[in-house]
Amino acid sequence: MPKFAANLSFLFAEQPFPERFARAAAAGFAGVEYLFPYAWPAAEIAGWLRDAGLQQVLFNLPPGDWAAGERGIACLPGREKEFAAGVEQALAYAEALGCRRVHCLAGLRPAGVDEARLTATYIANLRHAADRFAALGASVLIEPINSRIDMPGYWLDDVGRAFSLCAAVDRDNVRVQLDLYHAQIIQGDLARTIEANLERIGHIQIADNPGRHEPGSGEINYPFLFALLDRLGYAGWVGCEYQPMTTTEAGLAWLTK
Ligand SMILES: O=C(O)C(=O)[C@@H](O)CO
Ligand SMILES: [Mg+2]
Repeated sequence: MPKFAANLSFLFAEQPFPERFARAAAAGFAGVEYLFPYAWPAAEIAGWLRDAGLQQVLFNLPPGDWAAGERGIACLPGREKEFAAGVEQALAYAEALGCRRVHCLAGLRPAGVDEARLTATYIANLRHAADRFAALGASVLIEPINSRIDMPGYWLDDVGRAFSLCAAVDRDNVRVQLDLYHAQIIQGDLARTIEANLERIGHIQIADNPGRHEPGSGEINYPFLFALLDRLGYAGWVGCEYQPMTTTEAGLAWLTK
């Protein structure tokens, strides 16, 4: 079986954030990920990780004004200075937390800006982030997210384009974060997509479809895909980014099966 990380923005959400670390460790997870660390001092989070014996696997770069509906700024012309400042903030957290992967949200498609300009801005910002994180030996990940159900208007909403943008950025430490829930909604054909692009996949996330609940609650054949990842020698993490149907612990039966 692959290595599973608990996404603390989704799992153990019955508890206040600081308490989720110990709950994840008690449930058998060795690693954790979550959307954003910035509301807490890095030293405090490092303490929660240390006390629980957990590895910090992933978090996101600052996304712009999340509360106002922004979902990243990497493709947005005119926001480059803010993007670069966010990279520096995330670098400090990654260093303090020993984290070697960050996800860079692309942003929502702005009205009236042509596609070539969005693509050029995105590639330039990603190169900047990749070069800064290379000093830490860390990877910058890009994730195709479905714009039909979960993130209407999201610019990077195509799996094939994520892999071709990853190639166009042309940095060894830029990889695709393949969230199999989003990929299933966007296009399906999950096994072939993994097999054809394995060397560009830096992280995997899971949830079943429909509903974004536990593996086994929907149409995706996760036992088949986990066996495929083992057979292909995938050495990365698999982040559990799903909404438990009842409680987190009750929903973890799929992990022990
Ligand atoms: O929504 C997802 O899927 C994610 O992985 C998030 O990091 C995007 O905000
Ligand atoms: Mg995801």
